[in-house]
Amino acid sequence: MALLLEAQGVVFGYPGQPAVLDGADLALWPGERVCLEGANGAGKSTLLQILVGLLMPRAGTVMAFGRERRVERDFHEVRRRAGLVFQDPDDQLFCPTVAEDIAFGPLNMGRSRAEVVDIVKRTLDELRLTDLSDRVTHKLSGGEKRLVTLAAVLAMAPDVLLLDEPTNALDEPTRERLTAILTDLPQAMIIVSHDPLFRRAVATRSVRLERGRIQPIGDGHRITPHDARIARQG
Ligand SMILES: Nc1ncnc2c1ncn2[C@@H]1O[C@H](COP(=O)(O)OP(=O)(O)OP(=O)(O)O)[C@@H](O)[C@H]1O
Repeated sequence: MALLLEAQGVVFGYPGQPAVLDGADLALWPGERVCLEGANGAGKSTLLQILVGLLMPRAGTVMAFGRERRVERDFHEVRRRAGLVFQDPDDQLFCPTVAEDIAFGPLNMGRSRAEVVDIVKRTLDELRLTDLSDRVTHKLSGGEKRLVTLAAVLAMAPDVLLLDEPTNALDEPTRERLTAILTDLPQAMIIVSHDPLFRRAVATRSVRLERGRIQPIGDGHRITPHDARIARQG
């Protein structure tokens, strides 16, 4: 089974600040939904950004889809195959309408107009968001924006998903809807979440970022091939 993403001993600090990540190890295997928790400011969003090359670590290694990734051009393919859903939907949605926001990614990837019309329709249908298609994006509610952001990322058919606090500001029915959507998706995912109920419903494994390092948590910790390999290495 092929490892999808892995941070190995990642060290990172913002300029002029102490290291926020200090030897962080996190791996994502096919079929996993790994929930990442940790205090505010622990470095969870930072770690997601490092995995897709939006930030470069001071030390350590990032592996993605079978290869080590070091420089910006190594990450072009990673960002195509790993869809990052940002913490703030307003960082990700910038087109006049919902349909245009969802079309943007596939058009940018070179898909034809006809294909994109089909992708937008199918993606909206699958997430039961068809009614929002012609709505003005910046006038959507916070919960609607979150679902549209997920749709915009899924329209690019990523192999893995990285979701940064996807249940933030969602009401109970919308959170349940998102839980059902995510557990039905075939993609492996890393989900940053402060929400214990959501984590319990969605995670196949949970980890915590603390003092710059990743610790396993909860009874739900499932032995992965990665853990088995580490155990074999003693
Ligand atoms: N662009 C930046 N420049 C300087 N410092 C930053 C920057 N982005 C984040 N930080 C700081 O780095 C630390 C880690 O931030 P990060 O957003 O990764 O934490 P987080 O665990 O995702 O937090 P939260 O749960 O509050 O979203 C915080 O102290 C934050 O203030």
